[in-house]
Amino acid sequence: MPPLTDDAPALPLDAQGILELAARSMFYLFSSVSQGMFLVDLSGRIVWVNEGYQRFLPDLGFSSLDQFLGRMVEEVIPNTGMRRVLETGNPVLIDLLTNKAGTFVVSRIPLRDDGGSVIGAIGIVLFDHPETTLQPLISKFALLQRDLDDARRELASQRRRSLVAAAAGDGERRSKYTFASFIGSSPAAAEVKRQARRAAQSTSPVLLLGETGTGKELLAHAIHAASSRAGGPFVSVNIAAVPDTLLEAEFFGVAPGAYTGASAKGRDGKFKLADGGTLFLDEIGDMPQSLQAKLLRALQEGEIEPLGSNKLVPFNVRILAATSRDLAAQVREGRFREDLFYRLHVLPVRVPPLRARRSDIPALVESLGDDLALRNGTPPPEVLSDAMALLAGQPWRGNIRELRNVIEQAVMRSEGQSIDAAQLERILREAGVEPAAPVQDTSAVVVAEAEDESRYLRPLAEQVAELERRAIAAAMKAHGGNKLATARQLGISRATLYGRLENPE
Ligand SMILES: Nc1ncnc2c1ncn2[C@@H]1O[C@H](COP(=O)(O)OP(=O)(O)OP(=O)(O)O)[C@@H](O)[C@H]1O
Repeated sequence: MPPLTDDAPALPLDAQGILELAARSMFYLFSSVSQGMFLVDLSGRIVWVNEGYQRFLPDLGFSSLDQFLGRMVEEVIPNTGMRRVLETGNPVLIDLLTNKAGTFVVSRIPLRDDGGSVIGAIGIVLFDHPETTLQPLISKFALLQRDLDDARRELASQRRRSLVAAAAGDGERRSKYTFASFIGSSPAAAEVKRQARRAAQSTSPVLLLGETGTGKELLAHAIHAASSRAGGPFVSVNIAAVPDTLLEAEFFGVAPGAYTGASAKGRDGKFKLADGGTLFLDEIGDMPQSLQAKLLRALQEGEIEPLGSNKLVPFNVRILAATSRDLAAQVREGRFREDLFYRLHVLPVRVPPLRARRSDIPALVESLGDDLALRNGTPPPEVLSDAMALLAGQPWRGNIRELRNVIEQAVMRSEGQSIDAAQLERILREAGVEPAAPVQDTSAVVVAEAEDESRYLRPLAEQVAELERRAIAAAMKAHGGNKLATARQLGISRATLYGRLENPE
């Protein structure tokens, strides 16, 4: 340590002086390391902006500092929390702020006079682009936000359902979607709805196959609602969400006093709760092997054995199952029982990914926007044509759930009602996705959809029947419903055409 000399700079000796020095040093430190700072007075008016902050002004919609200074903070910085700091005098040391200029990590600190009264506040942008500087934290935040949104939606729809059920004097286990809720008129969407409608008429098990977020659960509800069991309960179990050790009790129930700690009254399992209705087994590919054997036995015998009882109880339940895994591959790898697979695979319904039905994107976007508007009590967003083209071009790995998330974020960030492509590109990049090229004309995409090869991975007879149906429908349309002309064009007899029209299978 260098020796102190008389002319070495000295600390002030009084407490006030030290405090002032510390405050000044902190201020200069923040001013130089942060991305930007500004001050508001007690009324919330912007009174000072440092040089760093000025580069955010164009993204906030200002071309000069003069336009920004003197305005109320919430008028010029959407979603700011400065007002609350002024009102409560409590600092916010770290927060995430999202608005049209992007997402930022910010601090808000009240300024007090000598008597301790709040006289203004200082806003500090600690980091911009936190998605790169704070990547792990932001990913976790995005995940939590998604879960929270899902939970909120679920809660809201549960509330709606119980209100409807209460009004009808009914139980709560009802389906919440019908086929009308499944938005889409692309060939792939029409085909999956046709298959699902047909499944609703049958009593056999249905296996819904498709990537995550494609609408398998929605279709399970719709199948139940259109089936002869619609008056009965619709009960679902998400197998991936229940710990393996609890699944058996969840499925089959627990007999009264079955084990120490078990309730004296016992507990009904989902099979019992679904009696007379439909049991939806979501994420069936995640079922542990030991339970696969028990489920198979129950399905074969039509009876279940509640935990801790040695009595078999008959059940009357229709099974729908879904998975986003490749169940056939799991069978080949010995991870899923082949006999259970065939028992469930009676009526497979393949739910197409969104990228195989891009022409449905405009309708989906409109419906998701209406949904949001209803929830937030705002007018529906207007998705500009460049934004729609960008949405139509994305591969949507998370399918409709991911699409909804992007729309929600765009709505949250935009000040007006419209959503443009630049905004969406920013949101996609922040989520770690490099935006794919836009697709201007979604009607051209219908042709590309037909080329999606996964469509061909199903029984040939089914595909031939589908092609026949489409050819007949197109020719009938072209000839204004004239059957003779249709039959001629297709090179079939009129009797054959009548036969096909009456019995399209
Ligand atoms: N065709 C559609 N029209 C409107 N909304 C849809 C459509 N398909 C799915 N959704 C919505 O997208 C979300 C995801 O759908 P759902 O939960 O049914 O998918 P999933 O295939 O069961 O997903 P996971 O495999 O992850 O459980 C839901 O909020 C659902 O309402």
